[in-house]
Amino acid sequence: MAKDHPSREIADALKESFWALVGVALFSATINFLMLTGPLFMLQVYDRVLGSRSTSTLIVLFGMVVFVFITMGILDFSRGRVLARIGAHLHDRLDARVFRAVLRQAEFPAARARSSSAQRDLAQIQGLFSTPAFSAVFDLPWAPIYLSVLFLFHPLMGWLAIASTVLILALAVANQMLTKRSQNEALLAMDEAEMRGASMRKEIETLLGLGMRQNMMRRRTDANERALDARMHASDLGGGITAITKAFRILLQSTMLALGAWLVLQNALSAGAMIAGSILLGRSLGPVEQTVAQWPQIQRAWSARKSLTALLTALPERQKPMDLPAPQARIALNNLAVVPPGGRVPTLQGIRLTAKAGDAIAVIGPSASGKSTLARALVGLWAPAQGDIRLDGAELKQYDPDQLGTYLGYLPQDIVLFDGTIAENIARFSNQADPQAIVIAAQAAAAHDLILGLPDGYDTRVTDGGKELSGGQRQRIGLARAFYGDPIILVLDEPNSALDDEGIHALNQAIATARQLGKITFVMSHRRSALAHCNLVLMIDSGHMRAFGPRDEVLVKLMNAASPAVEARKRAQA
Ligand SMILES: Nc1ncnc2c1ncn2[C@@H]1O[C@H](COP(=O)(O)OP(=O)(O)OP(=O)(O)O)[C@@H](O)[C@H]1O
Repeated sequence: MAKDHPSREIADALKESFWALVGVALFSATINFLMLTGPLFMLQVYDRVLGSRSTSTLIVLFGMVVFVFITMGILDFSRGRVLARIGAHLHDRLDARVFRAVLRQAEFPAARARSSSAQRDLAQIQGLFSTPAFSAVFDLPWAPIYLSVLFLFHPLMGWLAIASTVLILALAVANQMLTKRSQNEALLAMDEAEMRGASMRKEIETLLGLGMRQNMMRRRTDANERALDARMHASDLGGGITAITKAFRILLQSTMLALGAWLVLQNALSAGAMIAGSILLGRSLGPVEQTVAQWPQIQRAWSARKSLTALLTALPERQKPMDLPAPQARIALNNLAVVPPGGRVPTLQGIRLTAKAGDAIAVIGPSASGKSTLARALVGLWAPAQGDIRLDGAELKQYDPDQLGTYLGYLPQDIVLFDGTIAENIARFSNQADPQAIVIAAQAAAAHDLILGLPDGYDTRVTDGGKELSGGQRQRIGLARAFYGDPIILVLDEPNSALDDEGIHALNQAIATARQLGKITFVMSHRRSALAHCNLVLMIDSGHMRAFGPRDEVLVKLMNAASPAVEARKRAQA
């Protein structure tokens, strides 16, 4: 298989800020050039002002220094602002794309269980632009220029500065190597603790009801303690090396002063150059030190870039298919086999059927026979591993997924309502929701009266996935949501699992209405009551199609097939 080329989307988004980055580099060049003012001023004061004892020279020089430093301050401030905006632009350009990739990743059940770090990664890259770390990177190329000036003063001073830079870099590398593993361990354990905490908050009722709180607390605390231990380890090691670096740096500056003084005694240097040399050493080590201090952040942003690139490469933007005309209610499943995402074994295979406007198909079968798998395949969530599903002649993948969703009405087995009003939920949060269409959907789902009976009717707010409603209420509102927008195919996965007699009657009414309106309805169910208004039955068992056809024929066939087995069991019991 051809190897995917790594996504260039981050680099391309950054390229849009090319001229801003050039501006930052020019600002940095000017700032660093102006930084030479301090040592030069020192040199002039010692060698010129003190020698000539001229107050007016001092005043002129000082005036120039004040002007230069104010200019430098303004440039530095502007550079920070430009960099922050480059970061914000990058975030803005990639945010929606990254979130689409996160959502696609969540289509894989295994990935859904993990918390996605992609948005944190993007924020990490953006954050890098607003920290001193990024400015330090621009300042870094200037260190050799400061070093050259030191060489001009005296070669020994230049060599001492080079040795100092190498030593500081060596300490930084040692710090990095010693702490990297612990830092990674800490991050992983923190993620785990966070995930465990979040699932505990979400499922608090189960925890309390089953007396599991202490046990689950222990699991979360374990992960937290591991994170803390790893962080402490990294901080002990890193702290030690940072302290050594700091002491070493102060010692180096004094060493440079001592070297300068010795050179003055040898008549090889002026007193001004001695002081200026010490300041220049500080200046040349500054960006190196700052880069080293910010290194963890630079590194985090670098690995964030790597994992974001991996995500964007693995989940490229889907090409929008050509718009097809709205389909007619006609569906065909041709030798369909489905493998759950990330799985290897088909959980459904050899399904062949066709259905037309007004058909209602009851999909029956024991637990784990593949009914929900079929529901997911029918709404395009799980792609066929073999065969295909054709809606009005076109494979589901030939439709734009967002557009396809409007032709379909899906009632998943676990119904979740989103934060908002009941009306917004039924209208699928469309910003052009038509109140009349909402009421029509609710009436078709026989949920209108139920909704009117809620405290604020259609304006009743739900939070927490709709848990403030009863299971049956949620199911009927979910059904109204499936009916919204006049879909042509309805896929109702266990729509009656939480319904009472009145609810079941309402559901059957809804199926009858759907048939009259010319829709195709699939009803996955364990309960016989769901068969009442279906004209077709599909029986599946262990992922295989056992029977399909007109309801009464299939039921008779199933009863006949079951009776010899029943007789045999009766005989055995006798
Ligand atoms: N996300 C998944 N990844 C891997 N296997 C899965 C996944 N979802 C379901 N399965 C497997 O597919 C098989 C069929 O499951 P499915 O949920 O389709 O059955 P079902 O008939 O709807 O069951 P029930 O009536 O209990 O809801 C089961 O063996 C199940 O373990």
